[in-house]
Amino acid sequence: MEAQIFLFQVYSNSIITPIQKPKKPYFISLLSSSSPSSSQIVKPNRVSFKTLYPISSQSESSINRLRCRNRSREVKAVSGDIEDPRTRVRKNLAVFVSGGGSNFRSIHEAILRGSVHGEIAVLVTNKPGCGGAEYARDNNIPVILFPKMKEKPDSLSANDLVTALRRYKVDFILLAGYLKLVPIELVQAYPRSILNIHPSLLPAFGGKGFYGMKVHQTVIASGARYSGPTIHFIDEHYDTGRILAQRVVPVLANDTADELAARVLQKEHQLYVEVAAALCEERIVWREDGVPLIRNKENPNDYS
Ligand SMILES: Nc1nc2c(c(=O)[nH]1)N[C@@H](CN(C=O)c1ccc(C(=O)N[C@@H](CCC(=O)O)C(=O)O)cc1)CN2
Ligand SMILES: NCC(=O)N[C@@H]1O[C@H](COP(=O)([O-])[O-])[C@@H](O)[C@H]1O
Repeated sequence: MEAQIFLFQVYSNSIITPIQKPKKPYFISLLSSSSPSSSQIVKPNRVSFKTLYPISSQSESSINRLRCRNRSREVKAVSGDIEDPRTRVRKNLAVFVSGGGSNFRSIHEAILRGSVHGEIAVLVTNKPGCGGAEYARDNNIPVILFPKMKEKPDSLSANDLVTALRRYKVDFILLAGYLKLVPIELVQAYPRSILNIHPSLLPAFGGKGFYGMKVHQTVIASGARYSGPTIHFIDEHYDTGRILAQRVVPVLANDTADELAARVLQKEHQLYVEVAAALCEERIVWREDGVPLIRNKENPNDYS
């Protein structure tokens, strides 16, 4: 009922706030992933979150770094020093869940302890009674029901959801155990801004039908010796978007699916917090070939 009341409020007051297209900065092709020294400027075919300019004739410490700010902010050049991420406007996150929401909870707890400089503006779920939705309500985080449920024909359409997320000034969307296909309208409305966590080393063991315990059961049955979480940007298909980060865990000879799932989930919680922190601190850079990288917080010349 609560979710239903909220839906009415959002829908009746929805205002489409046009996203200001950021100026198209140049971005760099990292020919060697460890250092931007052997670099060249290439014309971007898509805007990147973060822009590095090639080293000028001076030493590395004089690297000009152009921070491509997100949507509502100007492009600003800083030279050499790294701004304190805490002085930046915090990013607004939307989290999508369908189940227990332990990844959602670990990200929220990281925000509360100051490890992630963002805010969870809204939770989206197709299961209003799930554990993630319950945690959101207990923590005064608005909950939106999507997609439509058969018994609730007046819930949001894809375009209504885009409007609602714009209203919350959402910068990035984090899927965390969300079991429905995100529609193309949302994927196109949030380019290079929607992440998903999957409990295997993609591209293996992914795609339609591969979710939850099915993934771990298939990994064990395959004889694979390693598994682990993958975080990727999404496209309009299941699990085929650009991989951003992975962690590896061993698959033991006598593992049950539950034991493997627990080992992977522990790594998921760590990895999603690291990725959310990098996202909110604008430490994501896009290589010329379209592969996203995370710039190391302590050493800006290191990428992973
Ligand atoms: N546009 C995208 N949407 C979603 C993606 C994505 O990569 N692109 N990832 C999924 C999450 N996911 C794997 O990480 C995933 C979730 C669900 C399924 C699946 O087969 N779902 C079933 C329905 C299950 C249900 O309703 O209980 C199905 O579609 O038949 C596969 C992969 C989130 N969305
Ligand atoms: N293919 C999607 C998929 O299987 N996602 C998986 O669902 C679980 C959600 O747990 P949580 O609700 O406790 O975060 C996580 O293990 C996540 O990788």
